[in-house]
Amino acid sequence: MASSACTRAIFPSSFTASSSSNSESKSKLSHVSFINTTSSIPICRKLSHACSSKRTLVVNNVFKTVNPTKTSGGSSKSEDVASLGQKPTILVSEKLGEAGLKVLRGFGHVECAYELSQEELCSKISCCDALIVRSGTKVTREVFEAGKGRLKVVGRAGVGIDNVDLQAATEFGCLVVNAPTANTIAAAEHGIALLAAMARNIAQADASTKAGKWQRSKYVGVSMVGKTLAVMGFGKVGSEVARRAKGLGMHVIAHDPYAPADRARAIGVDLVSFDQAIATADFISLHMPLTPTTNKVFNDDTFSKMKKGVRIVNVARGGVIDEDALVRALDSGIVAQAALDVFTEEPPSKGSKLVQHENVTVTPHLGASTKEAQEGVAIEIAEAVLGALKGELSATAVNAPMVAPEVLSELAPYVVLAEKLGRLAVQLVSGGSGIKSVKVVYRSARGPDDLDTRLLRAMVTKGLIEPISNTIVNLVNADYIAKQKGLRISEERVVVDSSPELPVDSIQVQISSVDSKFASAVSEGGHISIDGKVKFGEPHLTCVGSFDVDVSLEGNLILCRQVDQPGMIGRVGNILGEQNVNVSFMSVGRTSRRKKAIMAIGVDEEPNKEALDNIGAVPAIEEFVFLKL
Ligand SMILES: NC(=O)c1ccc[n+]([C@@H]2O[C@H](COP(=O)([O-])OP(=O)(O)OC[C@H]3O[C@@H](n4cnc5c(N)ncnc54)[C@H](O)[C@@H]3O)[C@@H](O)[C@H]2O)c1
Ligand SMILES: O=C(O)[C@H](O)COP(=O)(O)O
Repeated sequence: MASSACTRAIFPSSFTASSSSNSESKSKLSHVSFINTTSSIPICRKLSHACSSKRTLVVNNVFKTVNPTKTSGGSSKSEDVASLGQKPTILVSEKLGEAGLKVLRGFGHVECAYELSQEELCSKISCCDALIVRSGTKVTREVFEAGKGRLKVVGRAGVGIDNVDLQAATEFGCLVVNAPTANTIAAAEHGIALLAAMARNIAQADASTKAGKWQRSKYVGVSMVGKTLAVMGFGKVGSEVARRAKGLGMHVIAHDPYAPADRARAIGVDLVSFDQAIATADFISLHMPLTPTTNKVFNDDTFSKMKKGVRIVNVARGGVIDEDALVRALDSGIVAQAALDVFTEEPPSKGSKLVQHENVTVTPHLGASTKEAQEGVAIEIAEAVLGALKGELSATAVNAPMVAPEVLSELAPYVVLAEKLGRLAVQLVSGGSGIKSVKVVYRSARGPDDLDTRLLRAMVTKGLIEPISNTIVNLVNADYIAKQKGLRISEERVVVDSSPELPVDSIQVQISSVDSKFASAVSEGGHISIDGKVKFGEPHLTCVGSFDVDVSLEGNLILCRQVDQPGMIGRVGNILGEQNVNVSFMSVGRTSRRKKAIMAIGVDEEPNKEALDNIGAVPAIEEFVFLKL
């Protein structure tokens, strides 16, 4: 079959099993390994009602429930001081629903203290075992430093965790949990409210009427019935918005490269490409997460492709829109109106042109702010925080897997391999295909009892999901997240005749029943299929579809399929060289002499459009794809 050649070897800077002294290695390891098992309670820097020199009772790092306090409504003062020594202290720094407070008070001492300065928060946190926040509290590295040794869990009463320094939390062994589902309906309803308010100029007309005017002809609106709404991001909130818009008689289309088509069909929504969505929509509603891919995805270029007079709603994250470009699009009339709940900077600056624009309706990040959602979120987060304080695994943990150190150290290089294979495989899926079923095949000389694959499976899941979502995946939440996303991950172990010293010989990731943007990645069995191995402690890609390759998984990767003929390596190498793109690895695999071949090229830099166009223009190249690792 295929031959393979590795022309040049450069080792990536990722960690190896024995590289724990390397600081970068440590930070990568921290994604998968941390939970603070120390039970020491520091001497508090500042004494408060919640903080005495007495040691809080901790048994195996979990709290015993001792005489649960009777609940008393919404107090910001200390409660049950007599039993403080026996109970964890939970600081709530933003308004939380009463039902959640009640749950918390049944277990610990609860202090509600709002609008704390950073110094006040740092001072208080040294005496707290848990902190509960919404989006307004910045939980920075300094906060974790101040809480070191005592702060065990941070609960985010909502979805977005961008205000919590997760890396610092992990480094300090502090669990972070969130409440991802309880505000979905509230956000969807707010989206619909903004859509209707915008179409009928409700906010502007209200202000004008209150100012004593009677401007009936100025505030003639537009109808929604029969109009096309493009839902960008067909996840929890997006699909609920779509359902409601259908009820208003709108024609709903959606763009979400990773949403299953059957889920969309069930609601009567067509999944379309990004360009098709923005070019045909009368209204566009944004529901995708803020990721490197979606950052400022609505910009001068994409606005220019929209139907003139389009109306845009954003209840997702401000950062998905280039706000200056939106002002230009509003001024030129490409965008007739916008309704925004979220902003790149919150609160936005006082003189913000966008906020002040007469065709813009704004709300101060109110998507999750209904009584019902806040009660739901409060209960969801209270239960997650209490579970964490009791030492239970949390389904909504975002940063805290638990793996025995010796298992972790042995699996460390395979962890990197598993994540990179997941990350590569998902990028090979063509937009519009919904991923439902993934199989991970481990080839190993060890018997099933000697190989714990939970961590590897979790890392494949992390690689598959993180590039397409703002969800953070780890050992604790991987299966939960996969299930939530309708992704079935099955595993198969194949016993091979290799060294039992090594836990794994190779890992294969297969994605079934989807189209690929690189047809050669589809194996004879009809799945997107890639294999990898750890070589010299580093992850390598060893097979793509039916082609053998051998390329170190570092930096970025270009896969090309071409007719096997002389000069191809040089031609592509020259194109990249002309654009100052450094090739770190190159490997060629082929079916047979002078037939089809695959070239896998590792590149340090991201090639620009011109370089990619030039590669595509080489006549012998039949297809190619650029992948970020
Ligand atoms: N305004 C508020 O108060 C409020 C409340 C809740 C949620 N939110 C925000 O709303 C957004 C959606 O939340 P959710 O709970 O529905 O999340 P979700 O993870 O359920 O859905 C997000 C969807 O976006 C899709 N997606 C990823 N990349 C995409 C891309 N490039 N183009 C199109 N779609 C893409 C994902 O496949 C997923 O289906 C998030 O940004 C969240 O932070 C805001
Ligand atoms: O991420 C979220 O859940 C929403 O943006 C709501 O944020 P909030 O809790 O600050 O209202």
